[in-house]
Amino acid sequence: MSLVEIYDAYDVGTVRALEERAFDTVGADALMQRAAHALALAVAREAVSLCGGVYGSTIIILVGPGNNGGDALFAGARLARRGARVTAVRCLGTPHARGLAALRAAGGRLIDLDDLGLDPAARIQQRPAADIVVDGVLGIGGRPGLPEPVALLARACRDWLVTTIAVDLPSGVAADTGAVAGDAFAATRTVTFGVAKPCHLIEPARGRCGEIEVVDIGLDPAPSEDDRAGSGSGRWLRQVQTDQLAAYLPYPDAGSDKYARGVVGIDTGSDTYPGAGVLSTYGAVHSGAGMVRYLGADVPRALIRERLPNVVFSPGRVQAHLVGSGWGDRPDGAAVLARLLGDGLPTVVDADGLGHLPARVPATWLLTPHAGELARLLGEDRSWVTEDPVRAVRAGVEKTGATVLLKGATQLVCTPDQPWIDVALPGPAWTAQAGSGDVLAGICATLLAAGVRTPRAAAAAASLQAYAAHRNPGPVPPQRLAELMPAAIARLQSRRTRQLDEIRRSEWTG
Ligand SMILES: NC(=O)C1=CN([C@@H]2O[C@H](COP(=O)(O)OP(=O)(O)OC[C@H]3O[C@@H](n4cnc5c(N)ncnc54)[C@H](O)[C@@H]3O)[C@@H](O)[C@H]2O)[C@@H](O)CC1
Ligand SMILES: Nc1ncnc2c1ncn2[C@@H]1O[C@H](COP(=O)(O)OP(=O)(O)O)[C@@H](O)[C@H]1O
Ligand SMILES: [K+]
Repeated sequence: MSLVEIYDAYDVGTVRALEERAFDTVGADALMQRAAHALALAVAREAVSLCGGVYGSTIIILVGPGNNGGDALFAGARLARRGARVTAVRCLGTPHARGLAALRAAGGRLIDLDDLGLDPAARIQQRPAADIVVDGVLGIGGRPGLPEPVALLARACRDWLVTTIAVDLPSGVAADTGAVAGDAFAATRTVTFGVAKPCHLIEPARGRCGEIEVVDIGLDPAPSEDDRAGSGSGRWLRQVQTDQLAAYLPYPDAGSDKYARGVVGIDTGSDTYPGAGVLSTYGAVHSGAGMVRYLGADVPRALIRERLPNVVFSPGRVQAHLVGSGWGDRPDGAAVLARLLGDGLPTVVDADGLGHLPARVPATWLLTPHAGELARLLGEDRSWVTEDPVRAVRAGVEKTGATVLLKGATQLVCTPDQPWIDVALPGPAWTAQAGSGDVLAGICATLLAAGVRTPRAAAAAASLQAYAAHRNPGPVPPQRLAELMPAAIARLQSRRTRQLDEIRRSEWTG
């Protein structure tokens, strides 16, 4: 998976509001023609790379009953005019009339799904006979899931690794939540219009999109508060970019001392689970803390003393706390958190600490649950969290008052009084292993101790771990990944220096 550089994503209701406004100014037909043009270009590029050109390539256009199919049919007409052999397949309902007329006028034809000869009883389907399949079955008007005959075709395309270009989104995924409850297409590339939608940023739907291309068709890329409010859910997600990550990290300068860089106080791990104490301390030390004080249990203390001689074990001044990872069943957990609340310092509460939270905590506190922990905190099933992680992370903030980093394949950061949710850079699935979360909690605490605002620290920490993992692919254990963090930070610092040079140069010449 590549690190996609998309920025904002909005829910379907907001996108509809943007489209309504564009209808008034640009007109619906023009919008569809722009969408079809961009889609045809993307398919043509693929045809050039697969077949050496558009002329003579074989393209199947899968069409449903809505405008998504309309986009696909108009794109098919453009490709047919360039000499592609284009066959539209009616998958659901009645195809877009003008789109179909345009395709036929350009020499394309329409067949029924049944005519493809897929056999529901066959163990292995035949390969759909096309160089490229365009998925125009369902777009933002689609309900999640696919009726069985279409699902069969989606599976055949996936099993045969047929190059598939999704129009707007892979049919079958849930646009607003990123859930993939039933069958869905798995695209090589998704061409989406105007702005990205949540399914382009949230797993598992994100993984079905392939490369994502957001094309400008004349929608306002910045919805107003009214546009968002009108949608009911008003979901607004912002994907962290590598450049932003480079800008968010704190870098020391000649005037820095250990206090300027930040002192982290850590009480994690237990004699039963000492590893969590070691790993969270590794995370803090290797992400650039000025000093780390380990104030937890005896067994982890001894292990840390052996491995990290720079860690201090006496209480004293700290600028951020980290608690909870590997606590197990800790009888004084609630008392520890109540005492920290009185301190007024930014505090990371991870894992077992989440079971001891005071009723309300400030937004400078950062909770770092995975889906199961957030479900427990909210008194819901885990599936309630995974089927709609945006809803869940918002509920976590509402219930506690804290900033919440929901961990997992997609990592979301939500904080009170900020209308959008940050989406961290996605990491490789190798990061999904015991101990990754402990290291991440340590990185969060280091950024907080350096004075980075809580939501920004959370988004940057999760993105930094993903960035480091991307640069060191494979089954790298979490302690080793922590040790690779300094090289990743150095690279990001160079990137930041180049960014600032460029800004200065453009100010000079501008
Ligand atoms: N509105 C606009 O301004 C633009 C829209 N565009 C395209 O239009 C799409 C949205 O079009 P529509 O609103 O027509 O919606 P869709 O094309 O997604 O289709 C909705 C239709 O499919 C049916 N349907 C939904 N889920 C189903 C399911 N699971 N099984 C069977 N039938 C199902 C619905 O009953 C409805 O008739 C966008 O995704 C985009 O591709 C583009 O043309 C760009 C401009
Ligand atoms: N599918 C995935 N792809 C990439 N990273 C993942 C995935 N699932 C989990 N992660 C990473 O693994 C970490 C796991 O955290 P957590 O479950 O708390 O582990 P632990 O508590 O054992 O340390 C998350 O922070 C995230 O960075
Ligand atoms: K589609």
